[in-house]
Amino acid sequence: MRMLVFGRNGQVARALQDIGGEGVIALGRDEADLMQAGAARNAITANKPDIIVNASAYTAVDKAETDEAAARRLNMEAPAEMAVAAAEMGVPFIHISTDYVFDGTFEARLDENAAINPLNVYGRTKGDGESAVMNAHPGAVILRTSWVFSEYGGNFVKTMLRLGAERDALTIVADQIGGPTAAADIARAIIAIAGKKHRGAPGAGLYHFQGAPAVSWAGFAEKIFEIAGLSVKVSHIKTEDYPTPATRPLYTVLDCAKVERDFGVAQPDWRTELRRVFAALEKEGQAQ
Ligand SMILES: NC(=O)C1=CN([C@@H]2O[C@H](COP(=O)(O)OP(=O)(O)OC[C@H]3O[C@@H](n4cnc5c(N)ncnc54)[C@H](OP(=O)(O)O)[C@@H]3O)[C@@H](O)[C@H]2O)C=CC1
Ligand SMILES: Cc1cn([C@H]2C[C@H](O)[C@@H](COP(=O)(O)OP(=O)(O)O[C@H]3O[C@@H](C)C(=O)[C@@H](O)[C@H]3O)O2)c(=O)[nH]c1=O
Repeated sequence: MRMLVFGRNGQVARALQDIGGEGVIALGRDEADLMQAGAARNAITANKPDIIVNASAYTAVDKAETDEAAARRLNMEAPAEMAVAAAEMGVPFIHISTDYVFDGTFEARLDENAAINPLNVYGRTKGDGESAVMNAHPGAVILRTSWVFSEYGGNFVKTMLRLGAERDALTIVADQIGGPTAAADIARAIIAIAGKKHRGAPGAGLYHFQGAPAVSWAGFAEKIFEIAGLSVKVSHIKTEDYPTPATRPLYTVLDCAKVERDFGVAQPDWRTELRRVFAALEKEGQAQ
């Protein structure tokens, strides 16, 4: 199975290359600059894949507030172009979306039928991307995930390890509750779904996939410091005491039953991968 992956250097794309092996053909912006209309389509036509995975995105949540055109291009227009090309070729398409499509005001697990209401440009462009992909390719799978971490790129775990090595106390928001999700777990989920779609499995549409147990950013930071053996005091603060350009949702705990039912993909415990990611960073001398 030839799996064409967009976003080569990103967290999920790198995990897909690590876990997926030879069948994964990953393209970076040097091979397909997704800011350019037609680049995605040309890459798909040239590579003749059996399945297409979009792991590229505009993920700088605060920067997106003042860079909406680029966020829209990467999070909506480029995925729509991929979906059109995939549908024309009759090839399955797997796209990744985010918990930030929700407003976080509903304090119960969110299933795939929950209404979206993004609070920021990133979430809005990702939500528009979901609709555009589904309209262009009704057989597509859209995996909504959250709080992605890995040994690669920039993420909350790496930020905490850097700050924790510099300071002995940090203030972290404790009223935003969600689910950290390891890029490696997302990659395994995508590979499992891809195999089934390639063999003609029927599942399509939105799917939630998030690590358990649910936790606040402050609770996540405490676990990171515990695993790293760093003694850092984490002061729990409210969102209003940590002003950021983009508003973030307060409660985005996702109900992940559908992806298990349709594709046999179980919800992972993020703490297992967090230990592995820390060990990998330590080995590279990047842990502190
Ligand atoms: N990070 C997170 O916490 C979460 C992410 N998601 C979603 O998961 C998916 C994967 O995220 P993640 O792996 O963290 O993303 P990253 O930010 O790690 O990677 C995104 C990739 O998109 C690529 N990209 C950006 N601009 C272009 C361009 N013009 N042409 C080609 N490629 C480009 C980047 O390339 P380059 O390396 O060259 O900049 C990068 O490799 C995305 O859909 C994201 O929205 C969902 C929930 C949480
Ligand atoms: C660094 C830092 C952050 N925070 C807060 C700010 C914010 O509310 C929260 C997380 O901050 P970050 O900016 O690292 O995370 P953020 O970029 O908001 O992460 C999001 O990225 C996109 C791509 C997604 O799709 C989401 O699922 C989510 O993972 O932690 C503190 O309270 N104290 C700190 O010292």
